[in-house]
Amino acid sequence: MPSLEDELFPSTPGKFKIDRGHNINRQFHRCFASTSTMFIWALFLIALTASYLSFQSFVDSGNRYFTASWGGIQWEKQIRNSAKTNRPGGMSVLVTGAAGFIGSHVSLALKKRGDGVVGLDNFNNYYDPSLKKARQSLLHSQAILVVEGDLNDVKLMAKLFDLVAFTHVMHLAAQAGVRYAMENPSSYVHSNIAGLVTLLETCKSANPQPAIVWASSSSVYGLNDKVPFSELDRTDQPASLYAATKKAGEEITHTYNHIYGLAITGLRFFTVYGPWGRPDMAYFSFTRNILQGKTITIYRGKNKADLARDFTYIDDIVKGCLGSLDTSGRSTGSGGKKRGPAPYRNFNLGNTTPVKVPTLVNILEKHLRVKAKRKIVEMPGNGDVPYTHANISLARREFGYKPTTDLQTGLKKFVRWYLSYYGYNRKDVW
Ligand SMILES: O=C(O)[C@H]1O[C@H](OP(=O)(O)OP(=O)(O)OC[C@H]2O[C@@H](n3ccc(=O)[nH]c3=O)[C@H](O)[C@@H]2O)[C@H](O)[C@@H](O)[C@H]1O
Repeated sequence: MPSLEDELFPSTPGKFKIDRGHNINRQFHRCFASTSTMFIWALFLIALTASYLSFQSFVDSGNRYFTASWGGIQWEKQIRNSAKTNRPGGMSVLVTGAAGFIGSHVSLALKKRGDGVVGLDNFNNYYDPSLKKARQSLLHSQAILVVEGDLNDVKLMAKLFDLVAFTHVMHLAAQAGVRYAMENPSSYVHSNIAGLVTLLETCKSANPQPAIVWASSSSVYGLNDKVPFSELDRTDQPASLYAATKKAGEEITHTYNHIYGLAITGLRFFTVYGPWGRPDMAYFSFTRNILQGKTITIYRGKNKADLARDFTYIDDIVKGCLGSLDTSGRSTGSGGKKRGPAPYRNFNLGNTTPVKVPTLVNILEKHLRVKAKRKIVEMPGNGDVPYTHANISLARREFGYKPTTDLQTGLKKFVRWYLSYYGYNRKDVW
């Protein structure tokens, strides 16, 4: 086995081996033999120390710059103003993922009814960040501040709770997308697991503790084939890493409810669509490709069975989110100590009418007045499930959840938004 010295000074096979110890000693004596050489060495050391110190101060100022992007007196004032309620008994809600699709809609609805809202979003580039910035501007026009920061930034999270006694957290920030999980698995762990835990740690220590409503997913039903999906059905067979992180989120939130008395509600959203939606989702990318004359790929299941989804319109989801916040109950702990049991709930929020994917394309063709170029392929084994269908009786009983928008109507509204947002002249399309 080579010695440490051999590793540090590897010998070259076939070459003459020097006596290192002897040689180094001789060099040392030669170097420090005269005072002038020692003086030069001292100067060298001083220069080295000075450059190290200036490098440190550069690094420090870099850090200050980083934190300054969310700090300062002015910023704190904006946070407090944004969190102010405007109705008796109003809530102060921290909405994570506020520049996202569902987050922006929920934030606007809360503000509209007089609740205080502070948004948080990391503006990552999973899809076009300019769409997120446009949603942020929309929220800003309604006096809602969206802080640019990551859930995993412990200091930022603590600061937000120092500034505002949030009554509720609407946690919608997540790495979404079922199929992208095969491309970038760690992004799911970063946001859906680590970020969730950081948020829960912050909430558990807050005084008062907020109640938490968060985005789980219909994908937790995975390979379950008992339809419609009820909250009592098994959720231990996820078909994708995305689904697995959402299922893990349900277990993680349960432990925080159990140990710290946090009131927790998980919402299993069923394929949410609508204006200001997510460009990675099928209805959105189909629209873009149909308008650009590009071929769309439609997946098909076993035995040539069409895939179907319980597509749910955004306004119905917003009502479900607000209903959940209103009935969330209170967290019982404070400063990390549980004082009694707190509510722990999970609800399906779907539309209850599954529609086949080719039918979705027919509806888009009708609204866009453009024929789609279709390519039908076997569903790749990438985490997709063939069918989703929500049983919503629990949410109906708890807070009167009742979806009212069918896919025809919802897609019409989406297409209208899409054309105006991306600057299509209707004449270009029709
Ligand atoms: O309910 C959820 O919990 C999830 O809903 C959504 O997932 P999905 O239901 O998979 O929606 P989406 O991608 O629009 O695909 C719709 C259909 O089109 C099919 N599909 C898709 C792409 C394509 O190119 N072709 C195709 O046929 C595809 O096979 C599927 O049958 C959210 O993205 C996810 O973040 C999560 O919230």
